[in-house]
Amino acid sequence: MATVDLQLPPTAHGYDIRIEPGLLDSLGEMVREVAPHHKAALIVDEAIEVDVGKPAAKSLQNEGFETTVAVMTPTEKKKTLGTVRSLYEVLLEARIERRSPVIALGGGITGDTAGFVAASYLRGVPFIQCPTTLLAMVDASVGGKTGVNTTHGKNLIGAFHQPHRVIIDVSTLESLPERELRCGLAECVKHGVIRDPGLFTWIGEHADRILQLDHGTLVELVERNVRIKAAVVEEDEKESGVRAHLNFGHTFAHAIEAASAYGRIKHGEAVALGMVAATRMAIAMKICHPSLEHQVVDLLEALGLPTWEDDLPVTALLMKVMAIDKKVADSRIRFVLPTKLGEVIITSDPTPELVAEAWDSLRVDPRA
Ligand SMILES: NC(=O)c1ccc[n+]([C@@H]2O[C@H](COP(=O)([O-])OP(=O)(O)OC[C@H]3O[C@@H](n4cnc5c(N)ncnc54)[C@H](O)[C@@H]3O)[C@@H](O)[C@H]2O)c1
Ligand SMILES: O=C(O)C(=O)C[C@@H](O)[C@H](O)[C@H](O)COP(=O)(O)O
Ligand SMILES: [Zn+2]
Repeated sequence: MATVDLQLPPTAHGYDIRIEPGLLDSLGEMVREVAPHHKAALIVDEAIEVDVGKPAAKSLQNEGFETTVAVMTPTEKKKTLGTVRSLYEVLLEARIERRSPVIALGGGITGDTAGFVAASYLRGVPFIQCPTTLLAMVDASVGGKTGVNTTHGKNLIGAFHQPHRVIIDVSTLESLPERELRCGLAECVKHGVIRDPGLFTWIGEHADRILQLDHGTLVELVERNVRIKAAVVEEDEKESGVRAHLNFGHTFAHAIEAASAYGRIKHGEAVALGMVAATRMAIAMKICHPSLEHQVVDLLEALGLPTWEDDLPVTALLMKVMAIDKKVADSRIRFVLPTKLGEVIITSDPTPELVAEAWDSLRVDPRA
């Protein structure tokens, strides 16, 4: 089994991230080790309720947890305080207590929403992440960001609430639609650009094995990404500095998602578009060699991710929504821009004209 330890300062707690196919068979045991109690709440993604949720609930029951199951529909439109409120009701009805673990089983939407429930219910209960999408395995389940969307923007309401353990069973990816698998690869490319040129190259070389769901390759992919994310979170848990590097591409991505009313463009796809726009902006500012654009575009295209989109909301709307980004400081948008493969900086230098140009460039097929 691959294990990554994430260590936090003494006031917070560290935790381990376990990666292996078949790990959910011993879910009950692994939850008991870090959050022993006689009750548990399992919040499960409706897509996997029967095939993964039911055996998971059984495993918890076999380990002595009186288990309450809540099923959620994971869409960005429903990643809201309304859903959080209905989950509180389920937990209250079941008399879930302060020491009862809340377990998220699903993709990033389920994890972010259930995590915010765990952060706020009774002022915070133990939380376990069991991600079942590639995106949640390599990114969303690690690091303690939890929260929900508003019409103003993505993840604007939330809390940092670190999980007690992250349990990654890569065999759950067998039922994941290929489009979702590709979305997860967008966050992997992000990790390569911000920290690890070797990973960037490795992803391109192993794309076929990844898409064929070769277990060994998947474990290596997840472990390499989780190591990068854990190292950044250990350095800056609450995003007062370098953690913002994990937001590369997201200033654009979140604006696309919110301005299009959380419609047809998925988070991973929006991140792919956002990374292209941010890279172009860095090149226009002459802080990065022009060849990086081709490297990023070529890899994203090879992975079947979008690098342009002719049906984006109008630029004026995207710019307006972008101004509500959480990284805004003193009313200035802060961008994460690459300086070379493996390195990024945070800057508020881009002029509105440069930002608008980057948006407009996304409407044009780079191959045309
Ligand atoms: N907290 C963080 O650090 C962090 C990091 C990255 C992304 N996010 C958030 O994560 C969300 C995106 O997560 P996502 O891409 O996992 O999306 P998601 O949760 O919507 O899952 C994608 C789709 O896959 C389905 N699904 C999940 N597991 C499945 C399986 N094993 N088999 C078949 N279908 C399955 C879901 O029902 C859903 O339709 C966004 O809201 C984003 O903001 C959070
Ligand atoms: O963990 C982080 O920090 C990230 O930025 C990871 C991102 O992939 C993720 O989408 C995150 O939710 C974005 O953070 P936000 O604070 O802008 O919501
Ligand atoms: Zn993301």
